[in-house]
Amino acid sequence: PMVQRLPEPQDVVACLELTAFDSPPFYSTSSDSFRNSIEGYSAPQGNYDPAVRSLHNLAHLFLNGTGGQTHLSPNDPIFVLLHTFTDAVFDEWLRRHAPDASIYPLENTPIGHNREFNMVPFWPPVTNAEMFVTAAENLGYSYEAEWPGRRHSSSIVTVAVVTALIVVAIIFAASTCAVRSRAYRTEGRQPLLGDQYQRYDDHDRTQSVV
Ligand SMILES: O=C1C=c2cc(C(=O)O)[nH]c2=CC1=O
Repeated sequence: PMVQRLPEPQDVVACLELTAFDSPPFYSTSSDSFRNSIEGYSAPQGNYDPAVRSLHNLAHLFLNGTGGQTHLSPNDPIFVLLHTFTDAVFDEWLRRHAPDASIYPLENTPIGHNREFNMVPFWPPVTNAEMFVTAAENLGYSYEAEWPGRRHSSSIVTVAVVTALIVVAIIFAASTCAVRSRAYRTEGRQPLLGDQYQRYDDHDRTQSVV
């Protein structure tokens, strides 16, 4: 492999959280662009860094050989799996963030990529906008995928546990105070001398209730 690691589930989680489909210059140098992150020229979180390869690109680099060279990679059978999965991530992103094609850039994209331009080399002609749609409702296929949830960092878990302990301590202290004050009020209403009282017998040094 040209690289020693593959994309992680958390990388998919991160790119699915990006809200913008693309950003100027609509190129491999774009930041905060879902399109550039899933393609793998920017970090899954969206920041562009020329040293970064992620998601789709990182998988190609890991394949190396036939699967690692742009003009040959469709000859590697794994190409279909990689690109189908990439399309499944795109479909999930469309579901979450794109009610329609109005967020797809209308102009100033690289040649052929404006919203209403035809996608080359497909025939009959089909525009980018026509393919910027969810698969199940518009294209006649759907994906069965379980998307990983966001992993909570250990500091968030620590804060949650400490907060829960503090809440339990406050509830315990409040209920103890309530019980005590109730007992105090009940005791305070008792007569000093009732019809029963304790008698101490000096003679045989015993105590009895009378
Ligand atoms: O076949 C491909 C090979 C690629 C290598 C990179 C890279 O980021 O260096 N990207 C690729 C895309 C391909 O489709």
